[in-house]
Parts: sequence; C-alpha cells; structure tokens
Amino acid sequence: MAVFTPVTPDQARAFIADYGLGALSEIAPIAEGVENTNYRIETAGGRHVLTLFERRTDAAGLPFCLGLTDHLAGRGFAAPRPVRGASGDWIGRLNGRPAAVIQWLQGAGLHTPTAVQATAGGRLLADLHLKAADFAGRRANPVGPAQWRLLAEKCDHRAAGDSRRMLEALVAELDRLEPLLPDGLPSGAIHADYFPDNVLYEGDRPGGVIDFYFAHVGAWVWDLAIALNAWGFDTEGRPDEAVLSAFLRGYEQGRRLERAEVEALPVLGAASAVRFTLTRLHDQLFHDPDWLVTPKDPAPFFARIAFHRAASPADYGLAPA
Ligand SMILES: Nc1ncnc2c1ncn2[C@@H]1O[C@H](COP(=O)(O)OP(=O)(O)O)[C@@H](O)[C@H]1O
Ligand SMILES: N[C@@H](CCOP(=O)(O)O)C(=O)O
Repeated sequence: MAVFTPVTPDQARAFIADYGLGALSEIAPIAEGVENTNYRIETAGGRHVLTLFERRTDAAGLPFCLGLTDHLAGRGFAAPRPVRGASGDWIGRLNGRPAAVIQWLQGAGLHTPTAVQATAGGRLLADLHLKAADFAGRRANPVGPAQWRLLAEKCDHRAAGDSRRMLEALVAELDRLEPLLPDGLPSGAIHADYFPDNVLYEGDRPGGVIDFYFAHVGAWVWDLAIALNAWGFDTEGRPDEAVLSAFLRGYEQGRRLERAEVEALPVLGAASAVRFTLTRLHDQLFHDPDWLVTPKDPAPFFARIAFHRAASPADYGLAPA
C-alpha cells in the first residue's frame, strides 16, 4: 500500500473541486507502488488517480513528467493525461505535497511477463522513444550517478550484516563502472522506470504506460538497460534468455539499435542494476513503519550485476546484424 501522506474524503473533495470533475463518490488508496501516495478516485467525471508526490519526485521535475505524458498522449501513445485545474495548472498542493489528478488507464501491470508480452512491451518502449523524440522539455536524471553515491553514503550509516556486505560490493561496482559509463549515445526523453508493473496489459496487449516520475532526457539504451533488468530476470534475479531476447526483438521492431548501443549493454545493464539495488536498499534501511508501503527487496537486483559483469553483448539475445 503506498500512502505516505493520508488524504481524507473531505480533503480530496476540496482539492478536486478545482478540476471540473464534478462530485467525488469514492476515494480508495492504491495498493501498488513505492514512491508516491496514490488514491483511486471516482467522480462524476469518471475514474482518476490522485497522486501526492513524495521523496524522490522533486516538484521542479513535475512539469517535465506531466508534460511528457501529455505530449505522448497527443501523439496517440497511451500515456495518462494529467487534468488541468481551473488555473490551467496540472499541479496543485494537498496536505503539504505537490499533487495532481491523472487520467485512469485500463489494464493491469504484469509481474512475470511471458516472451509474447515482452515482445509487445519492447515494441511499445521503442514507440515511446520515437514519439517522445520531439518533446522539448529538459530534465536531468533525478537518480543518476551522483545520487547513487549519495544514497550509498546515507546507507553507510545504517547498513549492517548482509546489507553492509551488499553496500560494500555496490560501492566497489560503482568504482568499476563510473569510468566506463558511455556518453554521446542516441538520446531523448526516456521513461527510466519501464518495469512490467508500469505497463498496463489487457491479455497479451499492452494498453498503456504509467509512472513517468523518473523520466528525464537520457540515452535510449539506458532506458533499454533498465527495462531489460526489469523484464528479463526471474524473481531470484536469474536471467531468462527467452524473455530478454523477446523484449529486444520487440524493441528492434520499432527502432534498430546502433552498434555503440549494443556494445554499451553490459556496462549499462550493470549500472542500472546498481541503481535499483541502491534505491531498494535505501528504502529498506530507512523504512518508516507509519508509511503504508511495502519496500522492495534489493537482493534480486543485486544478483543481476553478476550476469552483466560476465556478459558480452551477444548474451542479451540480439539477432545478428
Ligand atoms: N493512470 C493510471 N491508470 C491506472 N492505474 C494507475 C494509474 N496510475 C497509477 N495506477 C495504479 O497505481 C499503482 C501505483 O502507481 P505508480 O505510479 O506505479 O506509483 P509510484 O509513483 O509510487 O511508483 C500502479 O501500479 C497502478 O496499479
Ligand atoms: N520500479 C522501481 C521502483 C518504483 O517502483 P513502482 O512500483 O513505484 O513503480 C523498483 O522496482 O525498484
């Protein structure tokens, strides 16, 4: 359950009065998610999500994130449109947090995607990249290498036992990776949290993409490396070659990778595994029992690092050029 900042029905009613959605009939906390507070709201104007932005979602980045979903929806891509308040703004304030009302999309996120679903998910990611290519917004990665170091330093105050061993290995991996991180790769606005639970499916068909709050301008293959880590491994962190190659096949149906991007996969795969291991480790170590949220396990992401360290580009299952 992700509720960091509780909202009463009366508070929600007062807040959405500004959004022209008519009367509120129901408000229910949403069980999934770990970053922001989310409620499903039922109004005369239909079902929406009420989101209060927390923690890693800096207010300054929100015009980029919401602007990107609006841009994509305008291009016919199924991203949820934010609703404008009476002032014309997407972003208001509720209980001390920036807050927004977001269009509800049909479908359900996946936990263990099949190869067929992965191909469709990969194809959709390429579509996202191409349709976002002319989006003019700018935002640097809010959880980039500088933040990984800060997260590691913060974790250092609390980590003990297994967590400490994991943290030490992560810092060593960061030292190895930092000089290897490539630049100058094809880039644009990217999702940066393209996990199967953020792609809403109806059967094998992906109907929409949500949760653009880590979105920023970055290398397309960085987004792809994040997605491969999220889609192509089992719950223990072991690679599933069939799903990995299915996702890549789908992506390349929409956009062919350049040679430099293919060569960057092992380093970016390891770096993105470090990034998600660190945020999960941090959230586990700094969990507040008053929050209605279930922190995610860092161990399966930590396990992915070994695969990427040993991998060559061919191990991701790309068809030969
Ligand atoms: N626009 C939407 N349409 C339908 N469901 C949504 C939408 N936005 C969020 N959800 C639901 O809320 C859950 C949490 O949202 P998410 O954006 O992933 O949270 P967080 O910001 O914490 O990462 C999702 O897994 C999904 O079930
Ligand atoms: N996808 C990330 C963290 C954000 O998770 P979400 O469920 O809120 O989208 C992870 O799995 O670590």
